[in-house]
Amino acid sequence: MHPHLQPLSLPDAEVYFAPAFVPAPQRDVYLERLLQEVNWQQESIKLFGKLQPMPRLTAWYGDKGYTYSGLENKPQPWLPLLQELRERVQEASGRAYNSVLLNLYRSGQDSMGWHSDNEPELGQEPSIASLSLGGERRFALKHRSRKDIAPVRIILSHGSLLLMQGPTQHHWLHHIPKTAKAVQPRINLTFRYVKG
Ligand SMILES: O=C(O)CCC(=O)C(=O)O
Ligand SMILES: [Fe+2]
Repeated sequence: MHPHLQPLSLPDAEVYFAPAFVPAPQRDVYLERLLQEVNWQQESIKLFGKLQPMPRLTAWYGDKGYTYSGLENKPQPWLPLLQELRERVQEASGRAYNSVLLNLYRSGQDSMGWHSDNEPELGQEPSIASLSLGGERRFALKHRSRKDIAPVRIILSHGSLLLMQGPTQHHWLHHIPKTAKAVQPRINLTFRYVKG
């Protein structure tokens, strides 16, 4: 494991965080290139029976199809830049990933609701490596059943890597809340291994 990946002490979870995994100025180059090169899409989700635009743009690259938020995702073939990032992240975690979901939070009004990444295609104890570039956003984790454990907040800084594995998805939910602060656009890449 990468020496900068520090374990967080959370019960029923295995979470590591490296606030400056991709150093300056390289992280700025990655951010600009991803904004340009990724085929960003505005997808919709069904909320209370109504189709609504997702509060962020998304893109899905990888080797295999996968259902996410009830949507059938057809992956696009890897871009060289995404391959490069995948290799860096795999080297750090010691795990293999065959897919990446990208999220673009255009402003503080873009967000992601409480969820866990527990789709059956990800297997029992998935390793999910989450790379953040651009504007800093708050990320929170909350335990599904233990109300005595306070939610945990992490500032996902530009160039940071968050690794969630072991029983984390089973016991904890996570989200990215909206913020009223003026924030720069943020890109998040979550590398996953989809079984097929
Ligand atoms: O933007 C983030 O940091 C969270 C992304 C996430 O949880 C997901 O894509 O499943
Ligand atoms: Fe997630």
